[in-house]
Amino acid sequence: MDMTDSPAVIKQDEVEGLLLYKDLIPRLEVAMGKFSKRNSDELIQPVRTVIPLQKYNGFLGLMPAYMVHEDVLCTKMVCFYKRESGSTLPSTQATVLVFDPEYGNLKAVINGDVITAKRTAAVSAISAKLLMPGQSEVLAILGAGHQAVSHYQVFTETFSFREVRVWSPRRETAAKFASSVDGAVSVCDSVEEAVRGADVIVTVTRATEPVLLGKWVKPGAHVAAVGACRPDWRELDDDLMREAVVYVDSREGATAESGDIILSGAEVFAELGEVLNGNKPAHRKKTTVFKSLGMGVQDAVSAKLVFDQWEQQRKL
Ligand SMILES: NC(=O)C1=CN([C@@H]2O[C@H](COP(=O)(O)OP(=O)(O)OC[C@H]3O[C@@H](n4cnc5c(N)ncnc54)[C@H](O)[C@@H]3O)[C@@H](O)[C@H]2O)C=CC1
Ligand SMILES: O=C([O-])C1=[NH+]CCC1
Repeated sequence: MDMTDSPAVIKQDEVEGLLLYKDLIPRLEVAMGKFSKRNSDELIQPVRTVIPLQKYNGFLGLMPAYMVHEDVLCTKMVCFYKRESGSTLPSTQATVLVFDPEYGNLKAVINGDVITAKRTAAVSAISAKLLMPGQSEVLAILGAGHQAVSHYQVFTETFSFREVRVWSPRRETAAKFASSVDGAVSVCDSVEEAVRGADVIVTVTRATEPVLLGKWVKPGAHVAAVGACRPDWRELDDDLMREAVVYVDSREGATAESGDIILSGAEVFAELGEVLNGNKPAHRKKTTVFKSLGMGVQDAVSAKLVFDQWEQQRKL
């Protein structure tokens, strides 16, 4: 592409076809490992800048990242909102801008919604691969929106669960989710019913108060906690946060943004990247929480995959 060309515009349905979990997961593992080395000759990714949109109960997150050897420079811009439980408006909307790092020109504008859905779910699947108990049979998903769908897809593609359960504050939302996916899903009337005896619990809700209580969680279970991305928002209670071994994507991100970590006073044991690098153990036999906040480098990896394939297809 010439640097005077207009940027490519890559739409949601194109991203959907180009971003596959089998390609994404190994690349995310490498990127998170690199991130945890904190070597600015390899990767630069600050904690996201967040601007409150008070009037609309929302936030704009700016998430730049530069991967030096891969020569990927990009930033995601994501708006996310505190929505009423019954609202049908999306919780997040995102766009990814890809730049030529040598000249600074904009190469692509990529719809960020599929990237956000898939990379977040893929990272949760990586956490489960490392931390869930051996012989995990039951998966519980709390929340039934966009992230629930992508998490269902990657978790059922990557692992073999005997049973999948879903809960949402409105039963009809959970029922709609269950009938929209390929495969059997039990719709539960309460969080307790959904998570009792579950080996893996994914929390993908808009909750701002705890919905998952430690007393319901089976000892040794793994929780991938994806919602509650503000310092005063919660999905998990203090009991769970204090009893579990807590893993995060980025220590700085978690310390700045996670209400579950900040307000419970829980200690962060490790970043997933440290486990992937072999520098921290994966406590599979203990109850574990992976607190996900999302990182710019995860979007950078995804945007590169999408853009490289998009360019290849254009040359054919
Ligand atoms: N960690 C990360 O990297 C990312 C985190 N997120 C967060 O993940 C969460 C889910 O995102 P989406 O699936 O896109 O949202 P969504 O709006 O599509 O779905 C959210 C679901 O949460 C449930 N819900 C709604 N209000 C609730 C309440 N008060 N208590 C409990 N459950 C409630 C409903 O089942 C609803 O369908 C959001 O909190 C979002 O901010 C989103 C993107 C990336
Ligand atoms: O990483 C991400 O895109 C987000 N994290 C929380 C809301 C959106």
